[in-house]
Amino acid sequence: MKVRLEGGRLLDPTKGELFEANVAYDDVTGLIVAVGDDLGEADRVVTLHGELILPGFVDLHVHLRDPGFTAKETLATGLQAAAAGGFTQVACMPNTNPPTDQPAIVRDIIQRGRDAKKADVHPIACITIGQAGDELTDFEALKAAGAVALSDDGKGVQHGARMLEAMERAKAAHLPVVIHSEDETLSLDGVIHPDAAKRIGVKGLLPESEAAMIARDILLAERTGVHLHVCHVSTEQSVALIRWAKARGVRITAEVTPHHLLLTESIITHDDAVFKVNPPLQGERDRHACLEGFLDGTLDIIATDHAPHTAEEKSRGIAKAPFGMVGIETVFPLLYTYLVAPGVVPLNRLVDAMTRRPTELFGLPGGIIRPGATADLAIVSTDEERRIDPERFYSKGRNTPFANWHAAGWTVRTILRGKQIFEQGEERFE
Ligand SMILES: NC(=O)N[C@@H](CC(=O)O)C(=O)O
Ligand SMILES: [Zn+2]
Ligand SMILES: [Zn+2]
Repeated sequence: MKVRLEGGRLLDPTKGELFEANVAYDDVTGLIVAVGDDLGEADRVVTLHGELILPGFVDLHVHLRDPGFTAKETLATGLQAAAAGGFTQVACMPNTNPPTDQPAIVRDIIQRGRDAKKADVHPIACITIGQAGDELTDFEALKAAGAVALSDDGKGVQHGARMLEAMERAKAAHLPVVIHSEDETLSLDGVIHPDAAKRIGVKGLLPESEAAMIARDILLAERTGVHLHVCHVSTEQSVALIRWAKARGVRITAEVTPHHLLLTESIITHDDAVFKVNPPLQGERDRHACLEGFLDGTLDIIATDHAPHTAEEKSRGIAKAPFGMVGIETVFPLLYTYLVAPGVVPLNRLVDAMTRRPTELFGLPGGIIRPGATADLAIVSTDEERRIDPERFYSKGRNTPFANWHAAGWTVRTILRGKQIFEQGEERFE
């Protein structure tokens, strides 16, 4: 069946301008058939009222907690939350239970992800068995099972020679190495930025622990030629190192999260673990450097690091609660409202960093609207401003620091390969 979207607005990715145009796609082939004014016959017409028709969003860093931690999230609830946020493709981290260190686990996630009929899921497999930082997993077999990258996210590989060996093998297997950069001999058991830690009376986490590890891995990536992708960059020094590595021609890419672009440690005025995340919220100089790095492309993409936890876990206080914030349902509205609308970030930079650029990094489908491309679309309303209410999340996780913030830019409909996978107001999975 041929479907035509009428009355929406498209974004010219190079000029950055919005223009009115119709989009026709085929829900059988799953492809876009035409873009323009007069698109001929359609079996079904969907009338829009000036909403943005964007490529479906792509998040290379989410935690779906399944298998093993399904009180926090399941594949079904996480992928529904993703679709609700306008996402059509997500890559999920392997810190599950068991961790994603075997091909069978990769295949199981892909299969059950498909069964949810929401966003597509692409597993990232462990670098080391059990994420224990020691014995390497079987990269070739994990890739054959469908893994798109390798990471020990949550910890990182502390042993330098082990990481070197991992990069050599990952290069041979044509898989990106995705790093959670934290030198644990520096971060120790710190929990938040040292300035905030002093106010609250908990242990500080040394911000330098991030850049220290990034520096090591840049050097190893230069030696091996592997594609190194740096997770959740949060400090000024990290941005500077990545900029330097890019100038040297090292094959390095990086991501920044919405919370590190919008928040600093100064928001932590009382002991509430909703603000506890790894890497921590940093200082204003760091936030500003991340923003600059995002604008000049040093930080290639936006990733949410969606990290759901239960209310009980997050009620234990900053010292004891687990690190992590949810983000997949609010990332576009927040960045649109607080960075694009005030003119800090151009709309096409934000959209590119959430669509085309991430598909390019991991070789995923989608990311572009043109005839012949996959019909992966997010239809976004920029008119309706709404208060962020965690109780309305599709995710099981309610742990957002942005509760009660007001934002516009909500996804009203998400389309994956020509099939609708989300419509505003739909019922939530359990
Ligand atoms: N970011 C976090 O604070 N937490 C993540 C782990 C991680 O991304 O390092 C989690 O799995 O909860
Ligand atoms: Zn991490
Ligand atoms: Zn993570």
